[in-house]
Amino acid sequence: MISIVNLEKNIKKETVLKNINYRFEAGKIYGLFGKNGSGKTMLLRAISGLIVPTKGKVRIGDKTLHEELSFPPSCGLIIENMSLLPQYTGAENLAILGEIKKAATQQDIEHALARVGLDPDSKLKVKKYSLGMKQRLNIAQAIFEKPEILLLDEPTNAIDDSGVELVWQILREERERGATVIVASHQKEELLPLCDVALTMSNGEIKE
Ligand SMILES: Nc1ncnc2c1ncn2[C@@H]1O[C@H](COP(=O)(O)OP(=O)(O)OP(=O)(O)O)[C@@H](O)[C@H]1O
Repeated sequence: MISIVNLEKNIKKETVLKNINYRFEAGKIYGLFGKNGSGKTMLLRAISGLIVPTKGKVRIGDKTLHEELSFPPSCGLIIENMSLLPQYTGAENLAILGEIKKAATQQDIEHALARVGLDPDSKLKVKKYSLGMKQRLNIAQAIFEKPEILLLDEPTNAIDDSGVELVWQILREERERGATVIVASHQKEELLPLCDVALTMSNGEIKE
């Protein structure tokens, strides 16, 4: 479970997250909607430990980020400007990332690639991937270690219609597995039917 308590983030003179109090539960899909600049990415960054709050805290289970934990211990993430290793294949990218935690097997890697519609045996290096293929690989890297928390910022960016269906299916499966799934998206109409909870952000504030 993720608890956000009186969270505020100021960058320079701007308040980008404002007095956020919310609890995210396991086994649910949370849709995060709102205009450009409303704070969706910032909230995902705060939960992932990538920014330090100006006030308040984020608790992952019974531990507080930046006090007892630097990052959520079991968290898959897609956030803008992610980097993949261009000189390696998709499967090699996952294998290299997987070395850090050693939580995933070769079978987990192949399964994650297949789930996003990439060929696990492909010898194509990521530098030759299209934008949509890179995004599919980003999704595969977020899910391959079966994280308890999944934070996805615009996961369907650059993905074609058949791929988008795969993404929605993956969200359902991850929820079924018991993950807490938080998805920021502008595809509100398509995502809304999948969501257990729809949250709207406006000027750094959150509303259910
Ligand atoms: N690196 C940064 N430095 C300063 N301000 C930033 C930075 N990144 C974001 N902001 C500001 O934080 C606020 C929230 O931005 P955020 O990226 O969270 O919006 P968003 O809801 O994800 O928007 P989008 O729909 O465009 O992805 C905006 O006012 C933005 O200008």
